[in-house]
Amino acid sequence: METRDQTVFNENIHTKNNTASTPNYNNPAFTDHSFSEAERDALYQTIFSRRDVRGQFTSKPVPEEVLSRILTAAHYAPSVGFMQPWNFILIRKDETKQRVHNLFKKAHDEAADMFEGEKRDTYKNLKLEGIKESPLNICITCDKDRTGPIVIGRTHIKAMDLYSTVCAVQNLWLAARSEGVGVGWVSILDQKKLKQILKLPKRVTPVAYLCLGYVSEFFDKPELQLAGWLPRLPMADVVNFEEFDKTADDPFATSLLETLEQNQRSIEDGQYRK
Ligand SMILES: Cc1cc2c(cc1C)N(C[C@H](O)[C@H](O)[C@H](O)COP(=O)(O)O)c1[nH]c(=O)[nH]c(=O)c1N2
Repeated sequence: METRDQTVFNENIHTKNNTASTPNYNNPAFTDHSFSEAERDALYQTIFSRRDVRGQFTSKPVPEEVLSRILTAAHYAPSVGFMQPWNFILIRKDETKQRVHNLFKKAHDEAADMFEGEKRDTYKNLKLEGIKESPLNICITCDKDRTGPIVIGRTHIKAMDLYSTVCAVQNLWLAARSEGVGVGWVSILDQKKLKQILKLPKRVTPVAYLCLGYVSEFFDKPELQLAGWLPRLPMADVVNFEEFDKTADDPFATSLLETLEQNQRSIEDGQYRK
C-alpha cells in the first residue's frame, strides 16, 4: 500500500491537470539533485584542467591525509557487479622505481623504432614518464578473481573488470588534480616484467603505472597537443547519431552540435585555465 508521503511525492512530481503519467520536470523533486553552479564549476574545472604530468614534478611529499583522500576517491569508483577488482600498490623505494624505469627505457627505445623519419625524432624528444622524479609511484591492478568466477555484468564481456579498474584510475587522477597533485600514466613498459617486479599473482593485471607528486606547473593543454603530435578532435567528429560515424541535421542535432562547438571553443580559449 502507498504511504501518505509517497502519495504526496507522486502528486508533486506529476503536472496538475495533466495525464497522470506526464512528469512535471519543473518540480523541485526532479531538479533538487543537481549541485550548485559553483560546485559544478569546481567539478568541470577539475576535469578540464587535469593533465598527464611527466616533467614538472617537485620532490615535495604528498601528505598522508591528501593521499588518503585521493586513494579513497579511487576506491569509490564504479565497478562491474561491485567487484572492486583493484589494488593500489604504493611504490616509494628508489630501487623499485629504478627497476621500473629500466623497463621504460628499454620499451621506449623499442617504441622509437616503430616510428619513421621526423616522427621518430619527435617521439624521441617527448618526455613520457616521471618515474624517478615523482615522490610516489602507484600501480593500480585488477584482480579478475576478486569475487569468484561469475560476476554480474561480466558474464558476457570479460574485460569489464579491466574497465572498472580504469574508472578507479580516473577517479584518482581527478581527485589528485583537485588537490594540486599531478599524475602521469606510464604504459611504455613490458607488462610481464612489471608483474615480476611487483610480485603480482598470475590472475592480477597491472592496469596503470602512475607517477604522483606536486608539480611546478600544470600545462593548459596536453603535452602531445602542444608538441604538435596530435590535435584535440572536434566534438562533431565523435558525437554520432543512431549509427557509428553517422551525423544528423534535424533541429535537435544541429543545435546540439553548435552548442558543443561553442563549449569546446571556450575550453580551448582557456575558460577553465587555472
Ligand atoms: C591508458 C593511457 C596510457 C598512457 C597515457 C594515458 C592513458 C589514458 N598517457 C597520457 C596521455 O598521453 C595523455 O592523457 C594525453 O596525451 C592527453 O593529455 P592530458 O592527459 O589531457 O594531459 C601517457 N603519457 C605518457 O607520457 N606516457 C605513457 O606511457 C602514457 N600512457
